[in-house]
Amino acid sequence: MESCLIVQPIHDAGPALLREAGLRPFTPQEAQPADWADCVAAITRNAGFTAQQMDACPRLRVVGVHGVGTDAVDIVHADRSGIVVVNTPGTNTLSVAEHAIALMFALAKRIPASDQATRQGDFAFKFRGGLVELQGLTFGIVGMGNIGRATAALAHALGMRVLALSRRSDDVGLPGIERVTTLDELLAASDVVSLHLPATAQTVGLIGRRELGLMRRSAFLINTGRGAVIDEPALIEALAAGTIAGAGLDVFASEAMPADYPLLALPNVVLTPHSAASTEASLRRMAIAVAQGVLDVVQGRRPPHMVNPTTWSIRRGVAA
Ligand SMILES: NC(=O)c1ccc[n+]([C@@H]2O[C@H](COP(=O)([O-])OP(=O)(O)OC[C@H]3O[C@@H](n4cnc5c(N)ncnc54)[C@H](O)[C@@H]3O)[C@@H](O)[C@H]2O)c1
Ligand SMILES: O=C(O)[C@H](O)COP(=O)(O)O
Repeated sequence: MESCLIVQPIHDAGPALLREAGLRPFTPQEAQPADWADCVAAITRNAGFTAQQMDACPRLRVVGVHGVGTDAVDIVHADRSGIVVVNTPGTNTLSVAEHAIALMFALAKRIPASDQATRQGDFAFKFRGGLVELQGLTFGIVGMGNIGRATAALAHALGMRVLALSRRSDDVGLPGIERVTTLDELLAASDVVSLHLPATAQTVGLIGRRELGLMRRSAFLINTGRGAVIDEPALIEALAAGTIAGAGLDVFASEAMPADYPLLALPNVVLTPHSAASTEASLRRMAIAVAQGVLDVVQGRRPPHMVNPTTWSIRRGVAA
């Protein structure tokens, strides 16, 4: 019986679908030698999938990415090895957009500090100020794909002015969203900057010391895209110096960080462990979609979302 490696835990609905279709799911922790020998598919999450992992499965035909970002998968090696890479865009859009807004609220209303004060009986907390009303403030979005657009709609519904930096290929065209043409313009004009970019050669390090210096001292930076988009040492410096007001981060340069990592000691950050997509509803959708995508390749159907369609066509041509 052919098998499918599940690199990181996913919602039970995914493995159930694989089993029904005759593909035996297994985890690296419980793997038997036969599992590797029979392995035709792998499903991974943010941990990605390396060339070495691909080579450990000699019959591998497909890597399924649970979610959108495929930056941690070695696509070049997959192409060389004839392995198709599928992902599940759209399945976590709403959860991540809500999470970006939640991080904004957590910063503006100082929810973590307020919670701590309340537990300590410090009701004088409210006399010390620092809470922010958001309606009427400007929300700037970088990356107007599925999640950027959904976040824009939520910010607009809150009565915020919404600016978007988008590529020509992303026709913003959403009611109430103003398009800006440069990142500098967006950074200078926004009270909240929300990043929704993939990690690519063009976006890694995009928000560095210079860009942070363009932001308002009162501004919050939110990142639910990929950690590598921000120069993290420069961000830590800006937060420590108070040249921006705060940051809400779900993604980091390295996940996880050591306990003494300076970011973790800053009072003006709200951090979540790459969990923006981890609602029950989103986990279920991602697991079902990735299992289905993997089965499509194994059973010879065209999957709806592929990172390397040429490899799929070549493989299909060979098989036909
Ligand atoms: N934190 C999480 O759990 C989580 C969950 C889902 C997605 N993500 C990350 O968020 C990213 C966005 O997800 P999505 O579903 O919106 O993907 P998407 O592909 O729909 O959107 C990405 C957008 O970024 C734009 N873009 C890319 N490079 C750009 C650049 N240099 N300048 C301006 N715009 C640029 C693209 O044109 C596209 O519109 C993913 O690639 C992934 O890395 C993180
Ligand atoms: O790119 C994505 O969709 C997210 O990073 C989701 O990651 P996860 O599958 O580990 O939740």
